[in-house]
Amino acid sequence: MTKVIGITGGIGSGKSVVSKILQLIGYPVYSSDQRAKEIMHEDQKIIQQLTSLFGNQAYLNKELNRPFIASQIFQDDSKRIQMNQIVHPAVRADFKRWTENQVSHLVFQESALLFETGNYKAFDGVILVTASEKVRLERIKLRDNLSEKEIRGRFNSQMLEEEKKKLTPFVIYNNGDVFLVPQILDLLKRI
Ligand SMILES: CC(C)(COP(=O)(O)OP(=O)(O)OC[C@H]1O[C@@H](n2cnc3c(N)ncnc32)[C@H](O)[C@@H]1O)[C@@H](O)C(=O)NCCC(=O)NCCS
Ligand SMILES: Nc1ncnc2c1ncn2[C@@H]1O[C@H](COP(=O)(O)OP(=O)(O)OP(=O)(O)O)[C@@H](O)[C@H]1O
Repeated sequence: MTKVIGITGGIGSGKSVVSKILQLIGYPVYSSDQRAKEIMHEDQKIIQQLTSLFGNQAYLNKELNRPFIASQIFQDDSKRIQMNQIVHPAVRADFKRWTENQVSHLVFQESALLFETGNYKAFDGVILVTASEKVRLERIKLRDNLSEKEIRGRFNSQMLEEEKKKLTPFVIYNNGDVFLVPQILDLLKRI
């Protein structure tokens, strides 16, 4: 029976870095962000729904207009909720199909929103990657060249780290002052 573990955490916490380390060790990791984007480019029904939600600016030359959509959903909860209702069920179904095709006894799904959506209940365990808001703010400024206001818009659309810590015993501290690999290897023994 395949064990399915979630990897979650706030924007800039280091989910992708932890996921890459797990992949290097040899475990399959499903990236929700990446697959959500592929689905939003492939699924005609979703393209049509997003276009009616956001207007023709949702796609430019058939490419998802990510900065425009981000400007819409991170400053407007109702638009974000409506977008989530369109995209998340498709990602959930896609992840289920992906899991059925895996041979590993242990697989992972990386997703920023496992606690926010309640999806964490469907997993055998959830790893929370956590870092302070200050550290995450600096990382996202550097990585995505976003303003502090834009980044805080993303913070405000996610659960507080302190709340997430109450929902799982498996936490990786990633402020940069504690090595990641020993924490990951220790978790793999416990999970
Ligand atoms: C708004 C979009 C177009 C911005 O794309 P962009 O390439 O700039 O950012 P990316 O997709 O890498 O997301 C960066 C981070 O933003 C955060 N984030 C993204 N979507 C959401 C959301 N709906 N709610 C809260 N946080 C979110 C996550 O921490 C994510 O890791 C994109 O994030 C998106 O389509 N989001 C809605 C679909 C979704 O919820 N995806 C998350 C995985 S299912
Ligand atoms: N321990 C670390 N030391 C230095 N830089 C780090 C560390 N962890 C993550 N980073 C950097 O911080 C940025 C955010 O990390 P990462 O993309 O893994 O976060 P994430 O949780 O996947 O974010 P998102 O929610 O946007 O997908 C990246 O540029 C990454 O290289």
